[in-house]
Amino acid sequence: MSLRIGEISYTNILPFFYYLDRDELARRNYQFIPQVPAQLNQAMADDRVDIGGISSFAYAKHVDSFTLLPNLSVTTYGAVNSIFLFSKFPINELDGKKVALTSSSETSIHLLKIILDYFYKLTVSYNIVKPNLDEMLKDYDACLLIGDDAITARREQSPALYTYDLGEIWYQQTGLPMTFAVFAVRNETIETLTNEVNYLYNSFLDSKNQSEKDKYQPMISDIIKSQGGPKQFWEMYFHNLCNDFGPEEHKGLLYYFYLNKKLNFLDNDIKEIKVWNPVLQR
Ligand SMILES: C=C(O[C@@H]1C=C(C(=O)O)C=C[C@H]1O)C(=O)O
Repeated sequence: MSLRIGEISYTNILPFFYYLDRDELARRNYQFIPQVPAQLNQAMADDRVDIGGISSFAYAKHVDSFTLLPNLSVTTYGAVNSIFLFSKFPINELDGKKVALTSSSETSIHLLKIILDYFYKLTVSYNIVKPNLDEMLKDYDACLLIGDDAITARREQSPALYTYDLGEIWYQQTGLPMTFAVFAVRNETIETLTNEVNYLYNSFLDSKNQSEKDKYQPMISDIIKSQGGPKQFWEMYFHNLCNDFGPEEHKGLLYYFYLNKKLNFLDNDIKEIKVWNPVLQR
């Protein structure tokens, strides 16, 4: 049996994938399924993906079916630089306005609702649409983009737009980190493919550690070749992202889950985050 791996098709997830030995993984029959987070969340819920990066919000919806992998995440303590609200109005003037939400996300769309509805006490109407800044702003007063869509839009946006970084607002309001993506595995997969999961977990961890050790340099050179952008931006971007998932990150995520429950975006109360106990291969 082979392991089906969800690979978020955004640059932010690269440290975990850059140094994977893809030939060896192919030889062992592992398959990669590259997609945006919302699609991977659904694929994992539908048993079309076994393991990989998903939106942290999607984990909350499926706490009883998924288990998290320790020390892997896409987290920020402050600005994230790839999750932006682009707005025709200052944020506190969005009351009664229409906001378009990217169809690629689950964590950030709920984070934006927490920010606007709960922190800013605004009444806003939301619609989920395809991520395209110009199209979104034809019909809406503001729009949320994430990942590479947000990075490109930020580079090309009109200076007339107000731009807000959701990681930064969350940190100002709570003093806590925000974990956007977690690594999850379906519970049945842990039972049936324990060794395969363990091997992949160690490979993700090695890739993350090697990326940090190399200060992301070979990876950044490749990113610039494929999608451009200034080297200083990418260096700042990866240095700002935290890829750990320990007690402090759990605390931030539990508070995010708590607010989602309070605002009825989630049905279940999540009191603790359980992570798998892998066998480290050293
Ligand atoms: C940091 C980011 O986090 C992403 C945001 C996600 C979401 O909003 O659901 C999911 C996975 C992450 O890759 C980003 O896209 O820029």
